[in-house]
Amino acid sequence: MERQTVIPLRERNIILIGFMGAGKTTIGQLVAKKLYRDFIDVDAEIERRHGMTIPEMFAQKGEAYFRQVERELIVDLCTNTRLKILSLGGGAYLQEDVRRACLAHGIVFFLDLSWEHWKEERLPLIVDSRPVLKNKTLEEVEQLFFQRQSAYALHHSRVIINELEAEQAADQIVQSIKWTWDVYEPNR
Ligand SMILES: Nc1ncnc2c1ncn2[C@@H]1O[C@H](COP(=O)(O)OP(=O)(O)O)[C@@H](O)[C@H]1O
Ligand SMILES: O=C(O)C1=C[C@@H](OP(=O)(O)O)[C@@H](O)[C@H](O)C1
Ligand SMILES: [Mg+2]
Repeated sequence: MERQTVIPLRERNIILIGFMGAGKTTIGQLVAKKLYRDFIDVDAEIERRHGMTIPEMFAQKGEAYFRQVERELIVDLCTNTRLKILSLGGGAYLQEDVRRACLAHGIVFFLDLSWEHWKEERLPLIVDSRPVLKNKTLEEVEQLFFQRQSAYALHHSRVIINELEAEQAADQIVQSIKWTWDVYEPNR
């Protein structure tokens, strides 16, 4: 049987999940700075490794190819790295292998935002840069938003970010993670 090493909580990657535009990239960067850790944005890492933007990859290689690349990278990062802050793309966590790797090896924070807040405040900021939103009606996007919630429900911790600025959300995550470390690993 394969031996599984248990990673101490303090060394586990902190992984941010949630719908596109929730703030995973922005907040992940801030959390990394506050904890003096390296930050990896999975989308940016894919763009760097493949020499193309995510919209270009969707257009030239198709979504299925992007999903495979995304899955393999996340499973690799979860299995082979520690002490990182990882921000996932909003669709990554729909893949079971991704969920399993994140939950087994990392500490998963769900950035939770209501549909109303998202529609009013975030949609205008991201509508032109996310290929998944292309050619969809608002009703279709709303359906996608709610379809994805059952996957995001599988997390270790949740931050409701409706009224929070990115700095405040990052502070909450840092506070919560430090509390967890102190309670479960007080002598490390
Ligand atoms: N807490 C926040 N309040 C207001 N705007 C935010 C907040 N977090 C992120 N944003 C803005 O929302 C947009 C999407 O943020 P981003 O970090 O790229 O989200 P994601 O990585 O989840 O898609 C950006 O324009 C960013 O500046
Ligand atoms: O939700 C999705 O399917 C996607 C979200 C994007 O990341 P963000 O969640 O950081 O916007 C990016 O991975 C890609 O455009 C697909
Ligand atoms: Mg992002």
